[in-house]
Formats: sequence, C-alpha cells, structure tokens
Amino acid sequence: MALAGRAALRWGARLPSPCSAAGPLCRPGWLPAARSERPYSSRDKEKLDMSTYPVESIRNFSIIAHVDHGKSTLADRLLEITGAISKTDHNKQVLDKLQVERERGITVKAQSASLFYNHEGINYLLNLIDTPGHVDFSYEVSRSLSACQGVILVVDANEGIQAQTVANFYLAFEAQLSIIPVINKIDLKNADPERVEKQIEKLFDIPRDECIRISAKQGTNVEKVLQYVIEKIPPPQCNTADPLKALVFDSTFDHYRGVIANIALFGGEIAKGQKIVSAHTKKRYEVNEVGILTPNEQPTHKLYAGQVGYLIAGMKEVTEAQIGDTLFLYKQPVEPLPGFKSAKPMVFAGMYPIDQTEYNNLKSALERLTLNDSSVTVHRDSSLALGAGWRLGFLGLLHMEVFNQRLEQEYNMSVILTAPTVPYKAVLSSAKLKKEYGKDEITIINPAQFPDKLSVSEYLEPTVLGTIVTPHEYIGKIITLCQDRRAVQKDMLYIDENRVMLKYLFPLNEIVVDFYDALKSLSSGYASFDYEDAGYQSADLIKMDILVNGNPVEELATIIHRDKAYAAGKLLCERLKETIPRQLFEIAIQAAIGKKIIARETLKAYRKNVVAKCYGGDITRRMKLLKRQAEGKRLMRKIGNVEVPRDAFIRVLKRETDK
Ligand SMILES: Nc1nc2c(ncn2[C@@H]2O[C@H](COP(=O)(O)OP(=O)(O)OP(=O)(O)O)[C@@H](O)[C@H]2O)c(=O)[nH]1
Repeated sequence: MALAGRAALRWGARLPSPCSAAGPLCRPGWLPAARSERPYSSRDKEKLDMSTYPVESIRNFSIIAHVDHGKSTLADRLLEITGAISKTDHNKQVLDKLQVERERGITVKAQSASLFYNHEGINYLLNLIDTPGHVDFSYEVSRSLSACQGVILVVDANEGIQAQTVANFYLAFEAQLSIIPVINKIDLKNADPERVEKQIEKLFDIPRDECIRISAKQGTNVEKVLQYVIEKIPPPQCNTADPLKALVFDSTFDHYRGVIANIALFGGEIAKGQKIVSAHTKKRYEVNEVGILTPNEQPTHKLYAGQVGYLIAGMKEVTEAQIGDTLFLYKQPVEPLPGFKSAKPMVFAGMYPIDQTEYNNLKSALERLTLNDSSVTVHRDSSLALGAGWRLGFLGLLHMEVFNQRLEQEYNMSVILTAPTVPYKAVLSSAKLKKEYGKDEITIINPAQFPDKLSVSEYLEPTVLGTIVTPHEYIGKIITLCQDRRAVQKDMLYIDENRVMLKYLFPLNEIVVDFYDALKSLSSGYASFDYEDAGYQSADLIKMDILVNGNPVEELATIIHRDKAYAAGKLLCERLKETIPRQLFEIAIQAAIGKKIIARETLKAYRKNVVAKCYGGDITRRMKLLKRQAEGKRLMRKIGNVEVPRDAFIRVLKRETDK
C-alpha cells in the first residue's frame, strides 16, 4: 500500500471536502472556515482545479529545527488550522508516516502538504515541507529547502539554540530564504523565551521582536505563524506562461504505480498526457497523474508555476526521478535548475542474511527498500564466515539503524550487520596497483581491500567539522572527550552567559559509533552535536586483524588509527572471549597488526573429566583416556577448528556490545 494510503488508514487524515464532512467518516473538529476556502471537490479523489491559485497566492516553506524542538507538532497544528486533518488525538505527527518515525519520534523522510488558508479575504495556497531534524538526514533538509522561499525556524523555549539549529539556520541563510524564528513550548514550566530571543539575536542577527512565541502543543499563537508565512515569505518568482520547468526534490516508490516524484514548478504548467523529458537521463515519459499532497495524494487537473505537488509518469525506479533533476516538455528544453550535491555515504557496513537460504528474500527486500531511499549505496560482497551478502553505505549510524529497523518491520527480515567503517582513501605508490585500479587514489570501504603500507604513499581519512552547543559547566569534560577523539579545536563562542558553542575538526571514524552517546551522557543530555563534511586528512592508518587460534576472522578486521589500535584490539579480544563458548582445547584470541600481536586473551579449555568414572583403579585405562583427550585437543588446534557459534560473532559485531 502506498505510504499516503497507509497513513490515511492509520491516522484518519483525510480531506475536508463538503461531501466527506457529511459522510460516515465524519468526525467533529472540522474548521468550517477552512472548508469554503478550499477548491471544491465533491469526492476526495476527484481532480482539483488549481488554476485559482496564481503565483502571488502561493507560499512555499519548510519547518526546520533541532531534533525534538517541535517541528512535527507545529506541522500538525498548521494542518488542523487549515482543515487538512481533523483535530483528534489520532492525528499526532501526521507527516511522520513511517512506522520507524512514529516509534522513534523522529522524522526520517521529508513529507509535504498543501494547505488552503484564507487570510484577510484572500485564499492562499501554503505548501509546507516537513524536514527531518537529525544530523544524518540533513541531506533531506537541504533538498527540501530548494523548493522553498522561506522557513520557520523552530527553537525550544527551554533548550534554546542547539547544534542543529545552527546548522539548519545556515542552510536556510545560504539559500537566501526568508527566516521566521519561532520559539516553541512556551507552556513549559522552565520556558525562558526571552533568553532564547537574545540567543537568536546574538547568533543569527535577527531582531528579537521578530520572534513569535508559541506553544505548538496547545495551539497558542499558531495562527500568527501562518500570518507571518503569508506576510514575510515572498511568493515564488515564476510564470505559468513560460515553458515547463519542474524540479524533482524528492521521490518515493509505490509498488502499484511506480515512482512518485515530488516536484516544484519553477515555470509553466503540467497535466496528464503531456510528454516530458528528464534533463538528467534524457528519458522521455508520458504524465499519468499530477496532484498535490494534502497530505495524502489528491489528483489535480494541472499543476501551475509556483505550485508544489507530485507527478506519476511511468518511471520504474527512483533513480529515474533523480533528486535535483529538472523535467521539461518534450521538444521544449530549458536550462536545467542547479542540482544538489548527491548524498555521500559516511558509514559502510556489511549486511548478510542470518541464514543463507534467506539470501534471495533479503535481496528483494533490499532492492525494494533502496527504491525508497536512494541515499543508501549497495555493493555485493561475500565473507567466508557469513556467506554472500552486501556492503551498504549509509549517511550515518542512525540512518543505518533506521534502515535495519525498516528491513525488520516492513519486510520481516533479520540480518547480520558487520562493524561499521568510514570511507578511507589510499594514495598508491605501487605501479602495479595503480595499473590494476586504473587510478592513483582509491577509496577503501572494506578492510579486506586495505592495501599494504609498502604500496601506498599516504593513507587519508575523512574528517567533519563538528558543532557542539553545551551549558558551560560541561566544557572541561567535553574538551577532554574531543581530545581523546583526536579532534582539533577550531572555535569557541559564548552564545549567552552560560551556553557555549564549540567547533572541532574530527576524524569521522571517531564520532560515527558512540561519540554522540558519550557526549550526551557526560553532559546529562544537555549538549547537542551536529557536523558537516570537511574533506580528507593524512592519517597513520593500519589494518588490525583478529585471530582465533592463529586464523584471521575476516569480518572482524578493522581499519584504525595506529594510536587507537592497542585499546581497540584489547576490547575486541575481551569481547570475543566472553562470547565464544569454552571448548575442549585452549583458544587464543589475538589482535594483530601484520605479524605483530598487540593483544591476547586466552579462553581456557573446558576440561572434560573423562576419568571420572574410573575410580582411580585401572591406571592403564586412565592413561589411555587422557591420551585420547589430549590427541583430540591437539588435532583440533592443529586444524584451527574452533567451533564458534555464529551468534558469537554477531554479538561481537552488533553495536549493542559497544556499550
Ligand atoms: N510542552 C510542549 N511540548 C511540545 C510542544 N511542541 C512539541 N512538544 C513535544 O516535544 C516532543 C517533540 O516534538 P516533535 O514535534 O516530534 O519534534 P520534531 O522537531 O518534529 O522532532 P523530529 O521529527 O525528531 O525532528 C513531543 O513529545 C511533543 O509532544 C509544545 O509547544 N509544548
């Protein structure tokens, strides 16, 4: 079932059409004023006429904020005020459609909704694009912004400006969008909107009297937000008389209808039956359906310049509706709009079926899920211990966890994920390797590909510029944590008397796994963190192998900075010792760099008491049994046949053991 359809069933979101309001689905809570402002439709799926909304009446905007500051709650209120959804408890966070979003209370995939609103006698079409707040999904934020002329910047009245508030502000500022600062949660006991206004003025140079104080939860002042949207955000600058120019800013996959592309029209109009061309792939399509999201799909006769909606045109894969692509009419080419930077995977991990007989099912689940999430990269891979699988690239660790959770929940697949690694690089010096790869520099996403030091002139590691916002009492501990993670301080600024913003250059691999957890725990949850790509730097990297009775365990190999190898090797050996069951012979668990052993744990033999029944009488029999047991042990050691149950590796590889 389409996401939109599923959302409608589960949360009762529906259209405020006159007919449905009187029908059996009718619930109290409709806002009568909103009904008359909406273009007439006698049935939900009947096509709407959007020609009554000229460019001047359109406002395209996004809500941006630090995680949990209340974007989705504010979006719900805006949807209620404009009558897009009914005011019931079932309609909490309507734009968070995925099960994982509802369970984790985070927005993963940006969603849009067209709202109809009458202000001072004029009907407006307000296109709201909800965006995710977590750092892993900032790629979604920047592409949502490209379809907007303004943003509502939501800041929690108690927490104040946080790391992602800063990052999101700059995304909007650099895109030259109008910014409406909104201070949310003023109903909280500890709310201090005045302090937050001062922070906004100091950091973003926005006069404090331009901030709106609201409670999205209770609906206080939310109408004022809509008023500001109309007054402060300019309408899009475009013309319906121009040739069609549509920006694809998102796409989803529906099993029945193929790709559904979210588009923003920067010129012209689009309707069913028109032939369109993708500027990126040069492929031609015939439009099957256009419409708006209310937030469910609502077909329209046409979409006009300035409007935001969806398009279905027989595209079979999400890659055909490339995010950032421009669509134009066949034989009426236009200058393509500037595209976006494509999503760059930051974290790679191997993925294997728990049982190899599940390989094909997992393959098709992966294919279907990646159709909906084009930011995941997939390459086939295989491992001696885990069999055939894939190496996947994710935007960050949360993205990896969310993807895994979606595989389990939406496709009923349980998988093994190997230890995450970041994309390292090696500048090759060996002529042989250069010839083999056809280039001088290679990216290493799998420790198995790590080239030997002798064939490399330099290893490089990815870095990020991290922003930390914290109450000042935690600064000391945070600075120690950052230094421990090999980070270099770049800036430090007091945003008010007791809040500090720190900027650090981090090696990416030092923050991907548990940095955020460590930061949260040492600041009692008060410090926030965000980061952006900062290129590569030279690093003393090595490949660390884990050996079990002298045999390397391929999937436990990691690429690591030399200074960190000893501690990491020791930890892995200890963990393995805990997870491998004792056997009839002794097991050596070692961490090694090349031939050099850097850590060792010994798992003592489980000494089966083979002579227990001999009552000390028959010495010959006793000796014979002991000899046989020793032979058994030697044989096992000799062939290195350590019986490690599969789930022992899984427990070591899975991140739960990191804690
Ligand atoms: N007291 C109070 N709580 C609020 C208010 N607005 C939102 N909340 C609560 O704050 C929490 C986070 O709200 P969300 O709307 O999910 O936040 P978000 O910014 O969309 O979060 P992400 O989607 O994860 O980025 C929820 O528990 C809301 O109920 C408010 O005005 N007052």
